[in-house]
Amino acid sequence: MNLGCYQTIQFPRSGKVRFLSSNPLKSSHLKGIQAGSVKFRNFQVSQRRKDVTMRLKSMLSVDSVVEMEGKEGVSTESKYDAIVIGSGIGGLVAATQLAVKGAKVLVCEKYVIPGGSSGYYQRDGYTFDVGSSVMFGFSDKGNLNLITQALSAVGREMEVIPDPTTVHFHLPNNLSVRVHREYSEFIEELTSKFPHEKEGILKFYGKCWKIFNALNSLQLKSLEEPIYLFGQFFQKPLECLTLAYYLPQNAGDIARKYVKDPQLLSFIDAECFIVSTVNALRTPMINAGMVLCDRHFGGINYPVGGVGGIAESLAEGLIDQGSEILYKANVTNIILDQGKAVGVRLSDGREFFAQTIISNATRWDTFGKLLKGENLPKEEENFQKIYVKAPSFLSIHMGVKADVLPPDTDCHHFVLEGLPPKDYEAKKELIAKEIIGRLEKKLFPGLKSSIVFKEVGTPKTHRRFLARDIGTYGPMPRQIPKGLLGMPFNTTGISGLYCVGDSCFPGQGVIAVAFSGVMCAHRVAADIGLEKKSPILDTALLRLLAWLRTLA
Ligand SMILES: NC(=O)c1ccc[n+]([C@@H]2O[C@H](COP(=O)([O-])OP(=O)(O)OC[C@H]3O[C@@H](n4cnc5c(N)ncnc54)[C@H](O)[C@@H]3O)[C@@H](O)[C@H]2O)c1
Ligand SMILES: CC(C)=CCC/C(C)=C/C=C/C(C)=C/C=C/C(C)=C/C=C/C=C(C)/C=C/C=C(C)/C=C/C=C(\C)CCC=C(C)C
Repeated sequence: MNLGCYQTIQFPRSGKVRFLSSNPLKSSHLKGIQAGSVKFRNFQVSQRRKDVTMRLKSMLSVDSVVEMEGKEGVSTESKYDAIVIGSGIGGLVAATQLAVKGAKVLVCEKYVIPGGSSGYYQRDGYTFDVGSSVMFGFSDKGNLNLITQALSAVGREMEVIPDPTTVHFHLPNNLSVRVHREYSEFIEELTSKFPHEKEGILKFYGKCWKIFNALNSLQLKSLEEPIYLFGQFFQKPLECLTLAYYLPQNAGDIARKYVKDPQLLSFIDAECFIVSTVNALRTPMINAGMVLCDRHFGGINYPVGGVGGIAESLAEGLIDQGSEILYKANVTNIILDQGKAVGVRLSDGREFFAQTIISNATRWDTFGKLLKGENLPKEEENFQKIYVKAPSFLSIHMGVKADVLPPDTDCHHFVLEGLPPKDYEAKKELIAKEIIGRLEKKLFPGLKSSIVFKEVGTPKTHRRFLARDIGTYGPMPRQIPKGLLGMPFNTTGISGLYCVGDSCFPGQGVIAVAFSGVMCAHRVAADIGLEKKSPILDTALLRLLAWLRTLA
């Protein structure tokens, strides 16, 4: 717990001219503009030490199955019920949920600590979050506090510090909007900037609440498990029909029904961009409803000690349950036996076998690298047709003197400015200098001279340390999607192989991958006999869902 003195600044900058000019953000008044965001925490820093940590992150546009099938002499005796490849939050939630249901699980993690994008690293006495920093689903109420629930399932709890604002937007034409924790304060601030759109604002965010309330009323489990799904339809028909109605819709279309002001629509784009890396027209309405309301319902809460503590607590909880986690365990192959996934092989040659294999690597890595040589299942072809890898990002982690940050500084800043295009890939130090310069000019005078530590991460860094193909931030739709309809769940075209994480329904985000973990554990538990299951209904539902996805 060294984080009484923890501060970060983050600058996601999908910004990049190429990103902005290659997606519909340009048609929504952001053309030629570079986007970035800044995040930092500031609690009692100067009391504990003189310096603070700062993290800047900026997105950059960047653009293998040894067949083990039926290998004779290989003992495929399963010691485990499930092997999970990777210990991101998606993998850890799936593993711990299965373990508490009585399964024996082995997690194989390539890196030296758990967490993936929700991990941390330490340098010069500072602790930096490597990625995740905006924690949805971490409150003490409702059904959507999935991070809190995942920890509590394995007897863990973390002290959290509420963020008074989720983000402070600094948009062109001097539009400054703070997203306050209190919904009424946020609406008051937004309507004060757009008084002529008060009704539209209330209607759009009102639809978000309708979705959030429906989601929050359900007990969240696998949507691929018919006994649960039909049970929820029976118990909460209106809520389920509401969700089914919004499933194929996107936030931008709904916003346009109520809002006409282009600057306000651009603001809603920025709201969606933060959580989906695409504009509102490409952001599923269910995801928008979830995040645009949870931040006011449960609020954004930051764990004391840093985000890395969540994964560490889950990993400890997993071991308490009698399951195992292996670090420096780089899975290079998923072993198939007569078309069924039965085990994994590590880069050092070790092999482990289980009844089921769950991959927390992205679907691109799972099917492109761990299953080399297999024909791509139809479902995966469909996924790759609809979704592409979101660009990676540039990150800057800095230690700065505390007095550069005013005491009431908001935690996250999103800055969108008109700047000339630059070549970021080739010149990361130059870019970092520019970003810091812009921050100094716009937000924190004296920033440059107060830096005592700085490290710049590029897409390559993220590829190496987060084990994500091209360092991708996650999947994003190639074109305008039909809401969440095309997003695959956890089962795959390979028997015994499941996927979990952000390339599964409902997509990017810690809370989203936690939900994917809960869904995956439920479906796997039913398949290995730890939950009720109906094979006939299963076949019918899985076929129906596969067909629905082809409509996306
Ligand atoms: N809220 C925020 O501020 C924020 C910021 C950044 C990222 N995130 C979210 O985090 C999400 C990612 O979570 P996730 O659970 O999908 O995955 P993840 O990428 O965080 O974790 C995957 C883990 O699998 C491991 N791995 C990959 N291939 C492996 C292999 N072959 N063998 C062994 N281990 C392997 C990686 O080392 C990593 O630890 C992203 O969608 C993103 O939205 C959130
Ligand atoms: C701010 C700044 C500056 C910076 C930034 C940072 C960051 C980057 C952050 C990020 C974040 C994120 C990404 C987030 C995200 C999140 C999300 C998206 C979430 C989501 C979630 C979702 C969910 C949970 C969903 C769910 C769903 C459901 C349950 C559904 C249901 C349905 C029904 C019932 C119907 C049925 C039908 C069929 C199946 C057909």
